[in-house]
Amino acid sequence: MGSLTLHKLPVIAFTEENSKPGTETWSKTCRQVISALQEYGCFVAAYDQITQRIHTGVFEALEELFDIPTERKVQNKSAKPLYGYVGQIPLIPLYESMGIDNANTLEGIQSFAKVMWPNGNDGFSEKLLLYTKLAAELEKIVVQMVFEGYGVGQYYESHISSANYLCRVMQYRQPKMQENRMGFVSHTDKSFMSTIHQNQVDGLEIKAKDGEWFGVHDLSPSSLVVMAGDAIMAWSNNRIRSPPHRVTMQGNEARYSLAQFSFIEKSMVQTPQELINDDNPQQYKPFDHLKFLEFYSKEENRRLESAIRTYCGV
Ligand SMILES: O=C(O)CCC(=O)C(=O)O
Ligand SMILES: [Fe+2]
Repeated sequence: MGSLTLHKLPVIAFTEENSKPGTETWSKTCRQVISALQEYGCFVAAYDQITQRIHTGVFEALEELFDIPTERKVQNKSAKPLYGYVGQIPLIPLYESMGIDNANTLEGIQSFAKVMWPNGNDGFSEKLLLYTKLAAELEKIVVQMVFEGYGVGQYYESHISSANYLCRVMQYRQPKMQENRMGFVSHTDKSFMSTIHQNQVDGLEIKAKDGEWFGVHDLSPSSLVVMAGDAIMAWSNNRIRSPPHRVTMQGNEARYSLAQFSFIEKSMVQTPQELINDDNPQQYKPFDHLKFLEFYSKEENRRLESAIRTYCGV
């Protein structure tokens, strides 16, 4: 399609050593994280805690889940906006997904599993939880690096204790002959941060600052794409960008992925005063993250150029 492959996401390794705050390798990783989030709004984390066994287990669990009849899958509902089942949408015919609230806890996964399998499904819950807990841990490491890197580490603990994790599990079915390969339309995430993990089928594409779209490839079983959402963009006073991204199916198999989103549910999202000055005047008013999601969930707000700017931009 004539696209030049000028762009490639940075790959950052997360090991036991560089994940410990205060060490030299930690500070170095911190700088890499901030530079990637400022440039691309995302990067590939090579996270050795996600083993081949965890990776295989989680996708076995997803295949079993998506095999359930649609009548049952649509029972995945939530009082929160955009937390439940999405599928059977003519505009995105390949796409189907469900949301697991409190995804990094056994209770969260079990209450989701109970709707899908009335007697529960311990195998499913165990396989999923191994992954979701680690994805949340990685998100926390990255968020701490961002806070410390911007010199506002004092706000990290209260921030992270307000975070909740929604894991959306997704299936993109294989396109039929001649069918459009579009899996999901361009959007920015409404989360604070997202961590994305996929089976062996590529499809994620990112829009770079220069407007060029490029694909994310060469992901290993322990790779996650860590992506900034609109909330961290606002928090950082536009230092970090939340990148437009979409899914275009590659290959001829179903693609499965998990996008785990952090939402700040127990306090307001607010730019630290330290990140506001004459050169960087305040760009966003403090906002309630779930109310922002509710705003975005309304049909008339879905196609705004920047929902966050319209919602709470100064
Ligand atoms: O499936 C993917 O890789 C990305 C999905 C996504 O962008 C989303 O759910 O927000
Ligand atoms: Fe997304």
